[in-house]
Amino acid sequence: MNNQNEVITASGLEMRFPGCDVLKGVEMNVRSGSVFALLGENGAGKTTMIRILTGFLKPTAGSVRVCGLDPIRDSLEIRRRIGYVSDAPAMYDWMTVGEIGWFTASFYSHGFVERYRELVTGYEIPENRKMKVLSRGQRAKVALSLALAHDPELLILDEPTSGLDPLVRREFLESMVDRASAGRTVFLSSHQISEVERVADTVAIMHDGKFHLCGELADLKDSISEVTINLDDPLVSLPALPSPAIVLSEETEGRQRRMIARGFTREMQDAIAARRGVNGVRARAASLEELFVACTRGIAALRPQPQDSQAPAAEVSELSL
Ligand SMILES: Nc1ncnc2c1ncn2[C@@H]1O[C@H](COP(=O)(O)OP(=O)(O)OP(=O)(O)O)[C@@H](O)[C@H]1O
Repeated sequence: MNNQNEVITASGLEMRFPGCDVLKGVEMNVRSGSVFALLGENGAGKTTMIRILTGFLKPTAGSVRVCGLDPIRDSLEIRRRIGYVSDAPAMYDWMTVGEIGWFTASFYSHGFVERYRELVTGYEIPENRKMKVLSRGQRAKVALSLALAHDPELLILDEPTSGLDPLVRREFLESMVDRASAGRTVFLSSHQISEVERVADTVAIMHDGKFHLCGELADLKDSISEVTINLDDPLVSLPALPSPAIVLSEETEGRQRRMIARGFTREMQDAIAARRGVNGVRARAASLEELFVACTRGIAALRPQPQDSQAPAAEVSELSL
């Protein structure tokens, strides 16, 4: 059932290429009026996901709805209603900046050209300049202007800030937050964790074809801690965390054991601190970068927790908030 507050819904989404299973059952709901950031390492499947949402790629299995429409069957209507900037926008190089605006306007309703001209002027790009002579950053700005000029209800951006200088980057990201406050939805993929942390309210971390963590950024940050335990001896064994707490990643370096854990409480901290061989326990909220590392690199380093037979390591990779 499609919830009216959800601009994108995906269920059991799979994408298999010959010799490469990219998506292995993705579940996703993107709320209207949010800035949703998809994070993942190179090759995680972010562009593949975006190509499915925009109707350029048919998934192998599963269902997906964008603005209540089917991206394959209703691809024209979806492209009219959303704005999309790919990670390598293809544009007609023989046209000028102004001409490409006029050309694109023919697909949209009245007012497109005026808004487009305002945007490129704001970015200080001369309208009579040929596309082929623009710098990478200027091309990115033209692509953004084309995607924004019809004020789409959903803006989908693949690596939106690559090629933009720091000032423009900052203004652009702030404008995404403003769009969300005005009830528009922004879905973006990124490697720039610090930027995502500043603008996104919902984050999904993709790894091995699935979303390992997906939720409101504030909730993720509240529920996930970095815990540092000082030990007398690196071999001191500690009990598994009681359910529903779960360790996302753990490492021991010298006499210090460090873990990223979900649902770690003050009581757990006190119980560990009281154990023989433990010299102190510190816990603090984990940063988004630490969450990202725990979900991508750290999962491989996850140790099995012998006393918690209900939560074997393999299940940790299915986390969803
Ligand atoms: N048409 C295709 N045929 C075969 N494999 C493909 C195809 N398209 C993508 N892939 C593979 O799917 C995987 C995911 O690619 P994708 O471009 O979605 O990753 P990404 O997360 O966007 O990466 P990056 O951050 O580097 O842009 C890669 O291993 C890629 O080689």
